Amino acid sequence: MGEVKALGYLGFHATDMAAWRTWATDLLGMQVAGAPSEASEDALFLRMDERGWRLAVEPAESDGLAYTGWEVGDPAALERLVDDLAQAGVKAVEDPGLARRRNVERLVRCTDPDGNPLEFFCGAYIPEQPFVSPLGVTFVTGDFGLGHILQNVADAEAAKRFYLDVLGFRLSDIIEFGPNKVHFTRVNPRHHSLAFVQVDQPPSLGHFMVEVSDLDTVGRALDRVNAGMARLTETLGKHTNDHMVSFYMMNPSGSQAEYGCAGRLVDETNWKINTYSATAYWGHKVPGSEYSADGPVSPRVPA
Ligand SMILES: Cc1ccc(O)c(O)c1CC[C@@H]1C(=O)CC[C@]2(C)C(=O)CC[C@@H]12
Ligand SMILES: [Fe+2]
Repeated sequence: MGEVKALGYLGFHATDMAAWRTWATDLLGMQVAGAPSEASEDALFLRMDERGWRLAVEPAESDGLAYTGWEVGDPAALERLVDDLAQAGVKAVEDPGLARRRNVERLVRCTDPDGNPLEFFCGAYIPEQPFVSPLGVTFVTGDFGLGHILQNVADAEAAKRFYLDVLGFRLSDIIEFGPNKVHFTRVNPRHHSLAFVQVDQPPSLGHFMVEVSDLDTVGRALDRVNAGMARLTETLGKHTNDHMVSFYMMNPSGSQAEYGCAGRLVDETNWKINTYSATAYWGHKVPGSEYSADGPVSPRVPA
């Protein structure tokens, strides 16, 4: 248990590769990377830091999240993880060919309770060439991984059993708003690397989040969104639980992306699992709904 150390990489399927390239580089500030030598040549690889790549985008008939790469420390951890999964009745198989395509040393794959392809890996490749953002953006990655994802799941109890009980992800907190109950789980000091919420629709990626170094970088990206480079889906706001200041937009694969800064870290020694009743202290409104037609809205008071 507890072998997963970080959200290492994400793979997407895309019907519009050109849109992905422009959005990731000119809006987010990611750098187009050279593809791993054994990877398919029509895929797009994106860098956010010293890693050879953090996001991969492959042309496909339909849009969506293709795979999630969870990172472990070393081969022994990978083997312990395979045992943990086997004990829980989940078959995980080592795939050396896939490891070469992802440019990692070792890779094991399985699926989660919703059938989402998961890849557990160690030994990511770090090229000699430094990361150079085309926009001068610094992403907050390193030990905290590339960011986080929110998955819309079919069965929250099944997700809890798999991610908390089998994989050892730690619950950071819960947010209940309306009929929704969102679980936020971590694998390192980043407040969450995986959040999940049960929905009545087919399981899907809700959003992925990348964190940048400062508020000005978030604000400048928001200017580019407002200038038409993407569709804004939630206005700038600050989350109750992880204190991140962020906005949401559509990504070119049909789900959302959150772009934020200043998320707080979890200190394991005194963390307490809270349940929040609101997602934001301020902001994070659906664009156009910032102002109520019914007069003044009483502000939510932080607990
Ligand atoms: C509540 C919250 C805290 C920290 C986060 O990083 C985070 O993404 C969220 C989620 C916010 C919110 C949600 O919970 C349900 C689905 C929502 C409304 C969206 O469609 C975008 C933002 C999502
Ligand atoms: Fe988020």
